[in-house]
This record gives sequence, C-alpha cells and structure tokens, in this order.
Amino acid sequence: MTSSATTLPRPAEPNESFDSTDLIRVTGGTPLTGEVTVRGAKNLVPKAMVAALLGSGPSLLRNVPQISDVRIVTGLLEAHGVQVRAGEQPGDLVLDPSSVDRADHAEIAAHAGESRIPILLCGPLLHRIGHAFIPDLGGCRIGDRPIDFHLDALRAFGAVVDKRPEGLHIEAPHRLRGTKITLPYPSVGSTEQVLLTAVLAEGVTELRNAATEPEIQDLIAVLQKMGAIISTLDNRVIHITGVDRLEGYRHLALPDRLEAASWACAALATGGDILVRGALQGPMMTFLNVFRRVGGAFEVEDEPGQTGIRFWHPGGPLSALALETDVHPGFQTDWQQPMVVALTQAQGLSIVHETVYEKRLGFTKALTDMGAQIQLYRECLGGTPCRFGQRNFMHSAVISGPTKLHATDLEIPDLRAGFSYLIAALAAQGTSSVHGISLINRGYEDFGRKLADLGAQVEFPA
Ligand SMILES: CC(=O)N[C@H]1[C@@H](OP(=O)(O)OP(=O)(O)OC[C@H]2O[C@@H](n3ccc(=O)[nH]c3=O)[C@H](O)[C@@H]2O)O[C@H](CO)[C@@H](O)[C@@H]1O
Ligand SMILES: C=C(OP(=O)(O)O)C(=O)O
Repeated sequence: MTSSATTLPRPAEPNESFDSTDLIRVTGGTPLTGEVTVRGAKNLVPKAMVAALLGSGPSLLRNVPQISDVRIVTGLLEAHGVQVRAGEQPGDLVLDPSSVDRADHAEIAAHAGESRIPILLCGPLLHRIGHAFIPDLGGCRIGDRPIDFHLDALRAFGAVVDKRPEGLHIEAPHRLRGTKITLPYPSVGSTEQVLLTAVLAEGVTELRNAATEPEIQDLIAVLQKMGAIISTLDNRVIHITGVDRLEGYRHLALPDRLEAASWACAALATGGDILVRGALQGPMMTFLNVFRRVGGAFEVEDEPGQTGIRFWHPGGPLSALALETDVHPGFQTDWQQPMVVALTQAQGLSIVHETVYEKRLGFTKALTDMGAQIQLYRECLGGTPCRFGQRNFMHSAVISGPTKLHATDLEIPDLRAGFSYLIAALAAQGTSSVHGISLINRGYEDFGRKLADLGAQVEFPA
C-alpha cells in the first residue's frame, strides 16, 4: 500500500464542505521523518472569529487553518449576517459584522451538535441584537461537559435563559452589567464566555478562578486590540472594565500547540524525526518537559521569521513515567491521548491520571485490542485527588510497555483519539483501517497530506 497524491483529499475552503471520504488505511512500520507546519490554534481561531461580532467594523484574522471547526463557525456567523471571506494572503479571513441584525434560526439549528463554539456567541449576540438562540452543542464526547458555569455567568450579567427542546433562548432585557463571578473550576469555555460578555457590559467585571490557557491569553490579546480593557492578575483573577464600543482587529492567530504535540508524539512512537514549523516553545513548556522525561529529544528553532520545534526519538529505550492532566500550566488534557500511545513504547509502568474529563481514557480499549497493555482504574492514581475520585469513572490508566502493536480496524470516537489511533497504526505492524476520520478534520489541517509528506504509508480509498 503506498501513499499517492491523487488519493489524498484536498482541504476545504472555509465555506465549502469537506471530502466525504471517511476512511484511511495506514500501514505501520515507517518512522515519520520530515517537516510539517502548524497554523492557528483550533482552540483560539473559532473564538477569535466570534470576537469579531463585537466589533463595529471588519476584522482580519491571519494564520487560519482549514479545519471543519472554522467552517462551522463561519456558518454560524453567516446565519447572523456576518460576512466572512478569504483575505489576500493564504490563511487570511476577513469578518465583517456591519450588517448583523438577525438570527436565522433554521440556519443556526443546522449546526446543532457540530461543535462547542455556539455557546460562546451568547455575550456578543446579546450586546449586538439583544437575544441569542443556541442549538445543542457538539464537541468531543469525553465526559458530560455541562454548561452550568456558562449559564450562571450569563445570568449574573443580567441575561434571562430559557431552555427549550430545540435549544437555548437567551435574552438581555436591559444592557448587561458587569458583575463578580467565581468559577467552580477554571473552565476554558466559561472564562471565554465571561470575557466575551464583560468587554461590552456596563461597569467592571471581576472573574475569579479563571482559566489561563495560552489560547485564552491570545483571545485577551484580540479583545485588547479591539479596545477592551482587561487586566490579568495573580491567582487566576481577571478584571474587565466594560467599554461602550469595540473596533475590528487584525490578529495573527497563535499556532496550534495541541497539533504540534501530536506530531511530537508521532515522532516518538514511530522512532521518527519531525520538524514542526510554527510550533512555539512558550505555550508548550509543560509538554516539552514530559517529552524529555520520556526520552524524546527536541530542539527549538527561533530564527527571525522561522519558528519551529524539531522532535525526534534519539534511539534506545523510552522511559515510563507518571503523568497527571490539569488546567494550564499543567499538562493539557488534549496532549494526553497521543502521549498515551507513545507511552505504550516506553520501558516499564507509566501512570496517567486524567483530571479534566471523566471519560477521556475510553479510547484506550482499541489500543489494548492492538496489543497495548493498559489497565484502567476508578481511583485517582496520580497522587492528587481530583473531582472524579469518588464518582466511579475510569479516569486513571497504568500502561505497561514496551509492547508491539499490530494492525486492526479502528473506529474514531473523538478528535484527539482519532489522531492517536493514526499514531498507533503508524507504529503497528500491518495495515489498519481507521474509520471516522472526518472527526480529525475538526482540528488537524490537511493531515493526510502531512502524513504522506512525512513518509507515512497512507491511502484514502475512493
Ligand atoms: C474548543 C475548545 O477550546 N475546547 C477546549 C476547551 O474545552 P471546554 O472549554 O469545553 O472545556 P472546559 O475547560 O470548560 O471544561 C473543563 C471541565 O469543566 C467542566 N465544566 C465546564 C463548563 C461548565 O459549565 N461546567 C463544567 O462542569 C467540564 O465538564 C470539564 O470537566 O478546554 C478543554 C480543557 O483545556 C480542552 O480539552 C478543549 O480542547
Ligand atoms: C476536546 C477537544 O475539543 P472540543 O472542546 O472542541 O470538543 C479537543 O480539541 O481535544
């Protein structure tokens, strides 16, 4: 089985549908070697697109990847009258909210279940048109993922939330007012909800126990460019002083540290050597420490205009370790799944304690079918008790390695598991069929071509 340019799907433009092929065949055994480029972060770009709704003029977002979450948010914004078009340079997206005055409920409903971003439209829409219709959310099924913090925050600003069978209807009878909010947990989405709502609310908002992920810091940078006044203080406290008007922005999106780490894990698991152009050291420090402890080697490239990180397997055995996922600056939960695949090749017993999502280790069942030795536990094995300890969730794993993996048929359950299955298939003997690859398009731009360029034996059957 060989890779062939003619069998690879072309990435979609922001406004068009993706290739419907949903299967990839992967023949393992070849170390991945070469270069890939990561563009704007999946967990920043859609939120920066939503922020454009707050501006009184057009915004220009640069470094936008062609992933399906961008297409979904484009559709949602267009359903409210935002004009979205490609800009002059590759990766430029121009978002013009000047004629936003409506919410096309049928068009919005068509995006039900596709991503988690719709809930973040609430604040901007309430400021702009006084009401928001939010269909059922999608996103990865890695836990219950309630939105209680979001709704409590919106109510604290003065919004009225009505839950109906078709979705949420949210109204702002009066201008939203700044408020004091303490999040029960430093949730990324809820922090963004508060930011996107507080910037145009009347008065000051104080947010406590905020999340501080690099993508949030980049969203704050976007909002500041628009005219917002936001101070990030110590101890997860953010102060936002509401202003009356925001302008459009020009912004170069932060590169995707989650995709970069996935390629790093692919290099480790296949014994390869990958230069990830665009990857930045700062937002990846915690990952880099773990990568080094496992036995991976890396080199940061930061010449003017040429950033990137080269990741490689230096030879010899990899080392098992104990790892806990956590909110930033901890080990990001989205790094966990690809790292678990790499740990199946490490010598000894590794322990992984997933503290952010209660069901994010479910994907390991398929890895055990491929020959990995992974045992799941309900207990918090990492030393730090987490929210899931007493609640019967299999959220700790013990991985015994190294194990030879063999090819199998795989069905992708979620985005990161999907890429992790590709890594496992690349590290395995034989040819695996991986089904449901459209899920990977949510966060990995043009991954088929990137794999082929790295020497992977991949085929997309017609
Ligand atoms: C599009 C996007 O940016 N997705 C990221 C975002 O998801 P997302 O913003 O959905 O994740 P959160 O940080 O909000 O969720 C963290 C935890 O808080 C809980 N929670 C959250 C909100 C709420 O109202 N109630 C509640 O209980 C969740 O169930 C979860 O256990 O941050 C996660 C944590 O870094 C990442 O894994 C996702 O890739
Ligand atoms: C969990 C993820 O994404 P989302 O929040 O969009 O489901 C992810 O990117 O791994």
